[in-house]
Amino acid sequence: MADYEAVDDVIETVAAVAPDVRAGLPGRRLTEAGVENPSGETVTAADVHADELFFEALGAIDGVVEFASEEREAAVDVADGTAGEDGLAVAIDPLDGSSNLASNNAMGTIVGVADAPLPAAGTDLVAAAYVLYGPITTMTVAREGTVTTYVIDGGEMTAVEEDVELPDEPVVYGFGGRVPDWPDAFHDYAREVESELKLRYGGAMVGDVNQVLSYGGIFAYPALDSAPNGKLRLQFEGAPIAKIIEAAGGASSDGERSLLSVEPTDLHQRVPVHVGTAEYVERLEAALAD
Ligand SMILES: O=P(O)(O)OC[C@H]1O[C@](O)(COP(=O)(O)O)[C@@H](O)[C@@H]1O
Ligand SMILES: [Mg+2]
Ligand SMILES: [Mg+2]
Repeated sequence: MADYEAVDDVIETVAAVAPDVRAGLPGRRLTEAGVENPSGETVTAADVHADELFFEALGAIDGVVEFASEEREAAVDVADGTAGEDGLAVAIDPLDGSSNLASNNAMGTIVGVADAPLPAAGTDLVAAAYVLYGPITTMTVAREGTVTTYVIDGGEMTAVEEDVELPDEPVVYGFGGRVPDWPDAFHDYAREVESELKLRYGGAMVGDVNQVLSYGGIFAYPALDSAPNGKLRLQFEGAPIAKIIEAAGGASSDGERSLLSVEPTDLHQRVPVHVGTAEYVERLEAALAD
């Protein structure tokens, strides 16, 4: 049996490491690491530094047996045993939106904790969290069906909002990808949404999703004509964020089904991501089905 008390250790460890990630950003601001990650993207020195900090800290937790990161080709066995039977698996996007470092805009960290080997289904997530490195550092955690937001100060977590729910009256939307690359059905849906909601797009999923969680609305990085699975990764971005948004009363979709129901086939598989107020996600699925 997995040790579910280790879930608390994972969350507390992410909070403890987040200030070190943040402190490491200024010196790595404009430095590329000179390598590509498994998704074929340019890696910054800040991505590598964050990955190393989280690997060392999370991999050392008793009860964590498997660690995977957007920046590593394969999952690493950090202890003997099988995730789900002997311990937990942790999947992490160490620095989300790292291209925002050059322009000094928001970035985040995304973590999923699964009681199954990786790649795991969203339904195998026992907890998910994201850190937002904004003007202040916050962490939003979904656990046991509820969402809590904490302020992180000196590595300590202080709850500032419990039972976080998406507001009833949606206000904002943010859609990634170039407009000419959007499939026609998504394009038509976007035209409707932009007549109803305000555009908020910052180029870091965590920042954009946190606006949707704060104000209500929808975030999407949809399927593109040039990339039918979109840009974002199921293990490191789509599923953990879906877990949080669904626990906050919202919905998620790959265009047809909840992101938590997407079959995991590959550690770095990409998936179209749509998350937010349930009504907008339902309308999106209807629009894509037409
Ligand atoms: O630059 P684009 O195409 O708008 O893409 C932005 C998206 O890419 C990402 O930056 C990808 O995440 P990483 O920075 O972790 O690779 C998301 O945070 C964001 O939603
Ligand atoms: Mg990311
Ligand atoms: Mg990243």
